[in-house]
Amino acid sequence: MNVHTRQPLLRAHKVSRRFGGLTAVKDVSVDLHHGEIHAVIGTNGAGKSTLINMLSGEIPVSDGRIHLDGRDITTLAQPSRARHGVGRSYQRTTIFPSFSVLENCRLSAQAALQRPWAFWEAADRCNQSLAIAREALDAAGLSDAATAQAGSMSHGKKRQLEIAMCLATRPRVLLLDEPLAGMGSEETERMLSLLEGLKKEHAVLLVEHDMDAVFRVADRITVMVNGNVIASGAPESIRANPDVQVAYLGTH
Ligand SMILES: Nc1ncnc2c1ncn2[C@@H]1O[C@H](COP(=O)(O)OP(=O)(O)OP(=O)(O)O)[C@@H](O)[C@H]1O
Repeated sequence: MNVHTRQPLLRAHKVSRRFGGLTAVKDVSVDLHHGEIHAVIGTNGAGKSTLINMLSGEIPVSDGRIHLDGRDITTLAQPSRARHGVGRSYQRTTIFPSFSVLENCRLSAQAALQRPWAFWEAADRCNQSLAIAREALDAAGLSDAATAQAGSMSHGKKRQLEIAMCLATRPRVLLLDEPLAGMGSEETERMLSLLEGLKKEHAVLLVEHDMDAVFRVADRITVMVNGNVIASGAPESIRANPDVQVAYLGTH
């Protein structure tokens, strides 16, 4: 059992999001702690991506507050949140296929370091972003593929590259949207051990449909149905929760 004495790194308190008449997310609270993977699971359309989009700042909340390290970031836009250490990966592929793996990472690092007004820093920033990119590739297990053309890699390696690109922005919080989608079993294993390693240095939110994987790596699981949280807790308690079994896990 995890007993948290420290405040969460990222905290969403009763966040809601309405799209016209539809409430996609309603009064959802989640805490992300350094050293933990917090998985958010739920059926299609439950509101998981909308929740991630609110945490990353891509869309504003309709209600509720979001705190990073105790500071209220609810009204900060995505680029600003990224600079404060909130990183995310996407369901869709965001890489430049004709560039090398290292170059893709370097561009992410450079964008995160960007201070357009400080033109005198340009050369220094270039060296710095290259060093950060190499570190990120190393952390994502892609050092050997640095010179490969990104578009020619397997689906699994491309997903690893997306994580590396996110790491190159030097986040403290990682918001990962379905990192296992479309992966074979070997690729899944590689990604799961990568996630286990990443949680040592980050607070991780994992939205994922692969239940076996979720129950293996998550320290905490929040279950959403129709925009609402129906349960949140340690994996054992979620597996045993009758409401979750009826609403979501089915025969599990
Ligand atoms: N920009 C939008 N405008 C209108 N409705 C939206 C918008 N984004 C999401 N929705 C609706 O909000 C609800 C939640 O969608 P969301 O994508 O967050 O679910 P999800 O749990 O991530 O689903 P999936 O597992 O299929 O990715 C859905 O009914 C969806 O149609």
